[in-house]
Amino acid sequence: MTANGTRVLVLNSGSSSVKYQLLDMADGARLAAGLVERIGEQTSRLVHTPLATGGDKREQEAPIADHSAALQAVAAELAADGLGLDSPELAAIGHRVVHGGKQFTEPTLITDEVLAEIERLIPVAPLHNPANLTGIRTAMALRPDLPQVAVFDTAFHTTMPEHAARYAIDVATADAYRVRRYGFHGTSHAYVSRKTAELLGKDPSEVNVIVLHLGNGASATAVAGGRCVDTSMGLTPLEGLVMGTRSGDLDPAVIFHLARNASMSIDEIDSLLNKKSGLIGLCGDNDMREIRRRIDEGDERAKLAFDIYVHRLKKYIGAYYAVLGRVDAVAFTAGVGENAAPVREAAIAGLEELGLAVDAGLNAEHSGSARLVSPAGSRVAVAVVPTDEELEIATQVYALVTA
Ligand SMILES: Nc1ncnc2c1ncn2[C@@H]1O[C@H](COP(=O)(O)OP(=O)(O)O)[C@@H](O)[C@H]1O
Ligand SMILES: CC(=O)OP(=O)(O)O
Ligand SMILES: [Mg+2]
Repeated sequence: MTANGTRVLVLNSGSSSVKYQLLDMADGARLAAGLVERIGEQTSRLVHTPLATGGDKREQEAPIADHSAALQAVAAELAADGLGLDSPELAAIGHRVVHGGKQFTEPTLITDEVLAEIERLIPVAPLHNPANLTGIRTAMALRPDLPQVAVFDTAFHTTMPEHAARYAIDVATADAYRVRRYGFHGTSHAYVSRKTAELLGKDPSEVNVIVLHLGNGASATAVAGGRCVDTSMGLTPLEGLVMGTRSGDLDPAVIFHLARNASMSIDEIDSLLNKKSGLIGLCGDNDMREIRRRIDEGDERAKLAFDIYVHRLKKYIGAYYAVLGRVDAVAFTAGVGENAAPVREAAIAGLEELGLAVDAGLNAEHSGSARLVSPAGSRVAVAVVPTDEELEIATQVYALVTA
């Protein structure tokens, strides 16, 4: 494929937000970045940072009805900086697509068949894939001539062995309805596990890493020699760790119990577990900064929510330690993992017998770059490794369109 320009626009459409970055792959420069949040509500907000011009952040607060309107607003902001979507410098648009099923193992040029496949996966990613599709279709309408590339959250996890990917349910039913564990945040897990190997001065093929991606959504992955061997999210991004608004693991019988005894519909239970559970369900806040502030003021509910969050995290560290057999590093990433020192400290506390410890001084430092927070000479490294899904997506997209 031939690309004319060297710039890649990356769109990360979430259920109610769009994050975007425009990068120049000739030198890796970030030209613009931004976020549209609360799409579909009266209180939508767009924050645009024009990095190329060094100008001030621009904020707009006005209702944005859907992901299509959001992308039009983003295009207008970029155009105002002379970086519009009509630019001949643009080589491609990269889209984060959350669910790619089993079939998409690589970045993929979007065709009608690919769109149909992403659509076919909506039942297993109802919060994410429709938003991704709207983003793609709007971008295609704005630049029909440009390669549009999908980078799937599930791709990195397609190496999971069958014994980790299958649920222990009737095989015929599972296969008929594609019920299996797919895993998500794969772009981040791939990037962070590679950066962790770099930090240790080793080749990724030599290193076993447990990656803890703790954002609003959160997942843990066991990476052996650069390949995913297990991950905490499953059929959908609901399984596993306690998240901002999602419950993570629970006894599936909770669902039958609520359906039978609380007269809740399946849709109501879906919304309960995805949107009103996790930290927000436990204490009314899903932002770890607010939870820490409340704990400092002696708030018991916030403390319990924090303890439940950390307990689940610790269980996964232990589980993946056992899955990997030998662990070289535990890497914390994403909003909570990169910024919440108390979460790292509490999750690692008491694991000295596993060779894991956190140095209080190193852990309390703030820095935007990858670093170790374990004491010198630790058997297993504990690392803080900032994720960069947009850069990783842009790199994969540019490699595809210039191949
Ligand atoms: N300084 C901080 N201290 C503690 N937690 C933080 C801090 N900054 C961000 N967070 C947490 O990170 C979360 C967002 O993480 P992020 O990776 O941006 O999530 P997502 O990509 O899923 O929207 C916030 O909800 C908040 O809990
Ligand atoms: C898959 C997933 O949970 O994504 P996010 O963290 O962006 O919600
Ligand atoms: Mg994220």
